Amino acid sequence: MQYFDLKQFKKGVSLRTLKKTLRLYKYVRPYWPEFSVGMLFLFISSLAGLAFPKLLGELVDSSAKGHLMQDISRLGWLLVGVLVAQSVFSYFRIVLFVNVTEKTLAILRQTIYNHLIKLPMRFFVGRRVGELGSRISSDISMLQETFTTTIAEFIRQIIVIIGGVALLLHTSAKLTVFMLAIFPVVMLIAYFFGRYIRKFSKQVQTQVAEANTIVEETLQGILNVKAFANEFFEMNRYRQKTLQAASTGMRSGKYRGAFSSFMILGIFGAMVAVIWRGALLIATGEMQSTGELFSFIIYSGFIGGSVTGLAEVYTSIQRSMGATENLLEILDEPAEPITDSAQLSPEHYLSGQIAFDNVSFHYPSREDVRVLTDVSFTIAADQQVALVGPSGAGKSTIVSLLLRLYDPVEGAITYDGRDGVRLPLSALRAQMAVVPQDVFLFGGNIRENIGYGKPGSSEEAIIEAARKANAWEFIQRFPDGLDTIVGERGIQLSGGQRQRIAIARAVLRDPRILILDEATSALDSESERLVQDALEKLMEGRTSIVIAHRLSTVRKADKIIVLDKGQIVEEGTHQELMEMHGGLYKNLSEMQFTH
Ligand SMILES: Nc1ncnc2c1ncn2[C@@H]1O[C@H](COP(=O)(O)OP(=O)(O)OP(=O)(O)O)[C@@H](O)[C@H]1O
Repeated sequence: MQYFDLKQFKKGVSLRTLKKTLRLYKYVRPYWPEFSVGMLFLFISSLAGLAFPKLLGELVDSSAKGHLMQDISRLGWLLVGVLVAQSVFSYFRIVLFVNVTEKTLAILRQTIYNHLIKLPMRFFVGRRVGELGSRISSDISMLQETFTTTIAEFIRQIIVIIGGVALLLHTSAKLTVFMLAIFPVVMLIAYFFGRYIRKFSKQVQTQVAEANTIVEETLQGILNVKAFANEFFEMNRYRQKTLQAASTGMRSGKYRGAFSSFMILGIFGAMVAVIWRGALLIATGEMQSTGELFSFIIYSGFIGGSVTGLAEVYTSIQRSMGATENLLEILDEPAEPITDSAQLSPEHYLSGQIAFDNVSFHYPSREDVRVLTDVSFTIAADQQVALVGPSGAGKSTIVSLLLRLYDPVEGAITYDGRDGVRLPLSALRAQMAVVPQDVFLFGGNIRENIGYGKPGSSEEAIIEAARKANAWEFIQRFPDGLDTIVGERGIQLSGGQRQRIAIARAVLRDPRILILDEATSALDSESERLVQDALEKLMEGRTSIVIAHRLSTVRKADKIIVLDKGQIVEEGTHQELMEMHGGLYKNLSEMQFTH
């Protein structure tokens, strides 16, 4: 998927994009009654607005023709009445439209997020997630503007143009024809001019988004920026991006300025021509009164304003179509078939037996690089298996395949003899737990972070899990206990503490299959002992697969699988592998112990 396509943008409002955009209609449909009433109000207030110049013209005439004071007051009050009606209807129209928009956008936001979170891993790798997030939110605000203002403006302007022209024709067909002969030309030029300008605004948007990505990424990874003393490097990168956006913006500003001058000259020039012509018509008696010319001019002004407004509305509609298209593209990405894992049916219970059957794999983003070749192994239920091998051998990839974050390109992975592809994804993942290398803690408190293993767990269950994970002791020492805020906004836990929180999460989940990615960074020996002890308890009575970086920790494993360059090169217990002369495992382990 290409998330942003400039070429697409240049095409403008085509029938195809319009059709696509109409798919959004389904999100507005539930609020159709409110929307219709809003529309009705919009009609009424726009029509009331149209009556305004006519009444003004009559008011001008009535004084000129020496009407009675009473008549003049009647007209004056009528005008006030029209104004009041217009403002009341406008108020309710806006309130209704905003209500519909807010409700629609909430649903749309949820739909997109619900879909996004279900997308497969391959969607997220190779994409800057920060950029994705900010683009989605800016696309949605674009739609917000469209629903609340743009659509209403569009309709109001159309009413003003059609109604205004009809009224003008009624006053003086000759003058109207004269005016209309000038206007379409101006409109047409404005249309093409506007289209050209839009190219720039999209470019600016993209460049600003790129600059924002730098901010987001560097703030998220501020530790790295500081550790590498790269502040100046980042400042420079950001400066370049913002300057680039500014220079495109300024270039676009020149065109926009020219556009606006053109509109002033075009529209007001046309108006001067009309007044000129109108004055001549009055002189020859073809037009009745100054009042008529007066309202004619105001109508022409209204129409002129609406024509200019229409060009703006057009830009805005086009932009929101681009936004809609981007959003729909996300919705069109096929999601993983994820169901609520809380409802696990007994037929999907796993005993924990796993087999890789001639599995070959390459990542979707790098089809030319084969990461696993013909990998076959079996793991019996409740066995403890260690994956070892040099960096880049494919250990983490095996784990990703086990979790079905990706599917094998060739071969199959079976769980209890059943092909993983046939098992419901959520049922499979619900019975696994991962204790990762870099433990990610959410911004909430410790309770929430442990509870993530099994949402809805009781306080007792969480405490029990923390105890088993050897974490309760340090949690208790915090003044706020389980309520201690951790992660970005809270206290920073040590590596060993984070690991134990992750273990507690896994204990709570009580999975059939446990996956441990051993931390590469060495913990101090006390932490190490606590973590190791907790892990051993956790591994009991379930299938466990450990990605081992330190070979000292895998001696007790039932089976050690040694990988190299995506292939299994050795397999056996520690004892068996140590007896293989010139074997990779023996080599690796001798290297580690002599250092
Ligand atoms: N998302 C990805 N897209 C493309 N290639 C990837 C991706 N993840 C890993 N690779 C590549 O796949 C190969 C195996 O990587 P993997 O992470 O499985 O190795 P590993 O044995 O776990 O290494 P380490 O011990 O360093 O974690 C590497 O060459 C790596 O560059």
